[in-house]
Amino acid sequence: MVLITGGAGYIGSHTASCLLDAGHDILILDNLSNSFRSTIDRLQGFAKTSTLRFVEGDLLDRKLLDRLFLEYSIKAVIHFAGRKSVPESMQNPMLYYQQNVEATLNLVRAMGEHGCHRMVFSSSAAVYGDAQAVPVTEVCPALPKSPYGHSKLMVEQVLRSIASAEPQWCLTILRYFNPVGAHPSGQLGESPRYPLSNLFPQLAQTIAGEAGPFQVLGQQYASEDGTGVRDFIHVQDLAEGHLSALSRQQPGCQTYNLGTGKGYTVLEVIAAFEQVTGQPVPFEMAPARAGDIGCLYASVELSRHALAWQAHRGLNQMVEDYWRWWCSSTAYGTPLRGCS
Ligand SMILES: NC(=O)c1ccc[n+]([C@@H]2O[C@H](COP(=O)([O-])OP(=O)(O)OC[C@H]3O[C@@H](n4cnc5c(N)ncnc54)[C@H](O)[C@@H]3O)[C@@H](O)[C@H]2O)c1
Ligand SMILES: O=c1ccn([C@@H]2O[C@H](COP(=O)(O)OP(=O)(O)O[C@H]3O[C@H](CO)[C@@H](O)[C@H](O)[C@H]3O)[C@@H](O)[C@H]2O)c(=O)[nH]1
Repeated sequence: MVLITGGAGYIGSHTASCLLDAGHDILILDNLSNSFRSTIDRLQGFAKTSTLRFVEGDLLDRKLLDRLFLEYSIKAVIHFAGRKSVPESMQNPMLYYQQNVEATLNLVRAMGEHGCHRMVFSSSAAVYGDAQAVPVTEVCPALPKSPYGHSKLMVEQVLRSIASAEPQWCLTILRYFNPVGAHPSGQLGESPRYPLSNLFPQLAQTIAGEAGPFQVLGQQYASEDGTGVRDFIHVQDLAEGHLSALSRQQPGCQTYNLGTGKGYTVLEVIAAFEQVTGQPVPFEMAPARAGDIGCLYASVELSRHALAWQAHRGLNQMVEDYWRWWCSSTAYGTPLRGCS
């Protein structure tokens, strides 16, 4: 059985569906702080030949972790649970050290004590900060600009240190670039409780008439049009990357970028939304966001070779699947105005 922490969340639920499709039995631990029980119900539809168990609980609860490892035969853990907003971490750094670092220490302690030594960890491109060169490789210096990025790097360092001291550990660190999109079936997507400040949901809100003009945050970056550059990756490609990573784990601790290797500016993403939705996006220029990185996209050579995996869905597919989910989703209330 594979334990998936944060499996009711955005990336966790897509990965859970891939694991179920591939015949893995899974146990999801999630405190539903940023997700809903209805996602678990929908995931049950993917459990054809495999089983899905769900426990509502918190990684900060050490007794609960002990109980889970005693009760279930957990062979490996995919650890998604945590907080993920760069701007929120600038306002409340301690929340990030508690939810991302302390919670992971609890989990790793329980794993070690109960003889489970395999983990795939959700890290982030945010660990790179303003990379000296792009595409950024896994050996480039990690110089995070936000407490969120620091919290991810701290966990990475703990995992590397444990693996070098204790040879029984098989640890995989996946540095995600910018996950977007939704499951093509329309069954899964991003359904957060906290408001999202990311590019895709902000654009969708503007197009749906739920917010004013979209704000382009920063125009002085070193890109063709001066706006920020990111490596957007379809969440389904990302989920498939976890399956490859899990099946190719080795002793020690390995770190891989999961991206497409291609960067798009904010203005290019606006154009893709206009093309896919057929609606204009009113936007205005605004100051850069504190803690924001300028231009970042991944070198994907290492993950392609070592994981035998690569992303193959393009930007328009990401926008199409995201927009379909957005328009049908009731997680944000009733279906939104302006969707076509
Ligand atoms: N979405 C992104 O843009 C992105 C990019 C890079 C890395 N990541 C990382 O990937 C992971 C998953 O991201 P996501 O987008 O699916 O986020 P998400 O918020 O949708 O999912 C996280 C899940 O973890 C649960 N959770 C949070 N704290 C918990 C705790 N203490 N105990 C138990 N459950 C808890 C939440 O309820 C939620 O269901 C995070 O670690 C995030 O930092 C995300
Ligand atoms: O209203 C908005 C929101 C975003 N942006 C820009 O869009 C780009 C992408 O921003 P966003 O979608 O917020 O992503 P990131 O700040 O790159 O952070 C995301 O991507 C990281 C990995 O790169 C993850 O670790 C984080 O969890 C996740 O929030 C940046 O240039 C932003 O300045 C705007 O111009 N206007």
